[in-house]
Amino acid sequence: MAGRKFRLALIQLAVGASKTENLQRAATYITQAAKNGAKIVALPECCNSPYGNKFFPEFAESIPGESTDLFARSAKENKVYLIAGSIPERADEKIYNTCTVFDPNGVMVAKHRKLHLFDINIPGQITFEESKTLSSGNSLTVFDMELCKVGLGICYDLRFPELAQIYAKEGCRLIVYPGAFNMTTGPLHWELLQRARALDNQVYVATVSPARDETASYIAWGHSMVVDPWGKVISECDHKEDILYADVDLDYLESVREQIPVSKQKRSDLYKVVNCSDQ
Ligand SMILES: NC(=O)CCC(=O)C(=O)O
Repeated sequence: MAGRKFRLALIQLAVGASKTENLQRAATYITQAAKNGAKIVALPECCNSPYGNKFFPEFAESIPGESTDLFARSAKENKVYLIAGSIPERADEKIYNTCTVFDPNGVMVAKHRKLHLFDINIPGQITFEESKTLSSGNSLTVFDMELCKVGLGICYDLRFPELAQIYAKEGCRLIVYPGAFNMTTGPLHWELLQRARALDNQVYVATVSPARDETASYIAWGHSMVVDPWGKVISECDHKEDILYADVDLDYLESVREQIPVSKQKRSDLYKVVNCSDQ
């Protein structure tokens, strides 16, 4: 693809009870996405395991391990940047919800542990406590691909605008959130949050969900999507397994920033969002 554009593919994977099958399906779709011109491919949250506290300890593995070995091979064979969704990671006698990223040589260039754990209680609808089994990460994660810096979050991280603001401030033009919203919050919040993050920060935002499985204990909303810096949804799928494509156009992003120059108009004499690890 010419100029300052590149193609992004999001794989809305049907994740089931077999880790081996989940990984094989992911590998097949990564190859298909690369054949269709994708330079960067992303998988969903919990791409090797069903989503749920009873599954995290059973499916957890170390990094490097079986899943990340396959991700590395797949990125290298297909010459893509691979944002490998997330997997339950076992480390330091804890379990994290972790996203790894591989460059087109198969080298791991980033590792993001979910920062904000999904602990919510909506009586009569959904109660979930990731903190029963998972620990949270402690650092923000950015990686550089040719043309573009990319910021990472995982699912519930999307609800925290400071994270996206810091990524934009650090030069990210694209923020990717592997995520699995649910049937209660998904219908109203999923798209709204992404459009808010994209519009506030004038960046591309992409979210990648697992496909919906009505028989699962946690039913994912699906609707993986890409939002442009104008706040417009430019690509979306429904709830079934699918690959979604979108072109990230950095010249378009710059034109939006020139037209409405909010980042230059911030009143940093009155307010600030800071990355505490810089202090
Ligand atoms: N896996 C998650 O973090 C789910 C987040 C979610 O559904 C939400 O409403 O937030």
